[in-house]
Amino acid sequence: MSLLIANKITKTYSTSWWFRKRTSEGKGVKGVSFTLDEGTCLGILGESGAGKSTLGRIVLGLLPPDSGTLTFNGIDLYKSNRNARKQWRRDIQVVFQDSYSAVNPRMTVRDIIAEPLRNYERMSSQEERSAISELLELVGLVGDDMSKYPKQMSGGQLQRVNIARAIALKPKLIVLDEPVSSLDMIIQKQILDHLKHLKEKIGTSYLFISHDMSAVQYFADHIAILDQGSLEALGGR
Ligand SMILES: Nc1ncnc2c1ncn2[C@@H]1O[C@H](COP(=O)(O)OP(=O)(O)OP(=O)(O)O)[C@@H](O)[C@H]1O
Repeated sequence: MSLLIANKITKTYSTSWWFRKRTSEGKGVKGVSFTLDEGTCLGILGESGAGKSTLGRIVLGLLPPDSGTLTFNGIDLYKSNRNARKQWRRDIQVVFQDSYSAVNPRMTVRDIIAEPLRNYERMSSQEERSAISELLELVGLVGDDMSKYPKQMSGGQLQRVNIARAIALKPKLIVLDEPVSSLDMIIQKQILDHLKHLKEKIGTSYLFISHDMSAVQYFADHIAILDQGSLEALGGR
């Protein structure tokens, strides 16, 4: 079943040049269409400036497109009501490239992972503790890591914390925006293997955005190439 359908999505940026009083159009994305099925991973491959982050932000609800529709679970997201938007924020989570800037350095691992749980669930302190312990184990860390601060962790460990936070609410879809690009090769593979395992275990779908052909080929079920804002399917495996 289709989980996410993008239909002819276009977003252009206008840049005002104050002194010349002139407006030029930035690239963004042009007429992008794709379908992402439940339980699968669609890899979006593109060079720097191709429009990958623009597309990711549109899917996350952070950037309304100029035209086109984005349908998630049968609902036209940018035309939906407040309740549907709240559910959208819960059902679609994100993991960004830079694990350190994605977290508050003054928060412990427990507080980082607990944030979405505290926003959306009512849990006692004991329930929260055991939920976080379970999440840490799911991503290959241990319960004792919950008292650590980001600076006490490696980039790979902290990216696992970000993944634990992203899966805490069992989202239907996770946008992975260059999630392993800043990690070394061995850690990249470990993290991708963990994400694959989570896909099987909790049935999450992924939109995997990357410039790295080998990572996308290794991880994604279907691949599309984003080139200067236009998307073309490459096929699947
Ligand atoms: N806020 C903005 N204002 C004007 N132009 C923008 C803005 N954000 C992005 N762009 C332009 O839109 C195009 C796509 O940018 P985007 O960040 O989506 O690309 P990307 O594929 O994610 O690149 P990278 O991999 O380098 O992050 C680029 O030409 C960029 O300069």
